[in-house]
Amino acid sequence: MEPVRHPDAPAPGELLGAHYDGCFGCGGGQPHGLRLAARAGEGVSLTAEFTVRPAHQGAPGLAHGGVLAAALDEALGSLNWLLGTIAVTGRLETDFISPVPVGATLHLEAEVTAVAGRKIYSTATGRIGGPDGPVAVRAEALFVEVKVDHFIDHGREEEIRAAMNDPVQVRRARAFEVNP
Ligand SMILES: CCCCCCCCCCCCCC(=O)SCCNC(=O)CCNC(=O)[C@H](O)C(C)(C)COP(=O)(O)OP(=O)(O)OC[C@H]1O[C@@H](n2cnc3c(N)ncnc32)[C@H](O)[C@@H]1OP(=O)(O)O
Repeated sequence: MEPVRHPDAPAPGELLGAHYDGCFGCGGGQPHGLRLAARAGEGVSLTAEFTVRPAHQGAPGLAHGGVLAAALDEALGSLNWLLGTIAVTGRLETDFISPVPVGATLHLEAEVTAVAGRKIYSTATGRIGGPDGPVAVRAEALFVEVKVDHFIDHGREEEIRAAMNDPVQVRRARAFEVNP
């Protein structure tokens, strides 16, 4: 099925903000985190940027592949804001096309291509040298829709309790749900 943009989704051009301050991909509370900033696009798409810092190296002066996969995963996961759904990565297939140096900004574009029941299919590319630069990485993903209980049941109690006692976090979690 064609993906449907949620009526309350942020308008094209709007920043999505972090879904959790402690998130390695988008939170401000992780010193070495990616701090990926995603902006809503048209339909169920978005753009995002991530600048590679020295803490993200694999080989000297180059981004670690797992970090690049994490950036793609975060951009793809952020699409769920636009669907009004909570979903987790079930499958992530990544192509590493060219090395990404420290200091480079990865310009990401992600979009949902199809939705089938709880399954959300999406694709993303990361370009370097500018938003129209060559594609350095790309990914195809399957996200699976879950209830908030997924996190409550599986997360460590300490962090779950803190998140549930934080009204900002509870509001962010609800923002994902079509029927909170
Ligand atoms: C207040 C508290 C805070 C709350 C914060 C909220 C906001 C936070 C947002 C945070 C976001 C953070 C994001 C992150 O950090 S995501 C972090 C990384 N991901 C995970 O931790 C997910 C771990 N995996 C699972 O939990 C389960 O396996 C899931 C939930 C994914 C599925 O297990 P479940 O038992 O539920 O479902 P099912 O097994 O019946 O599968 C359903 C369908 O999917 C198909 N399928 C599944 N896997 C694959 C695969 N690999 N390839 C191909 N297909 C696959 C499957 O065949 C089936 O298809 P069909 O038979 O129906 O056709």
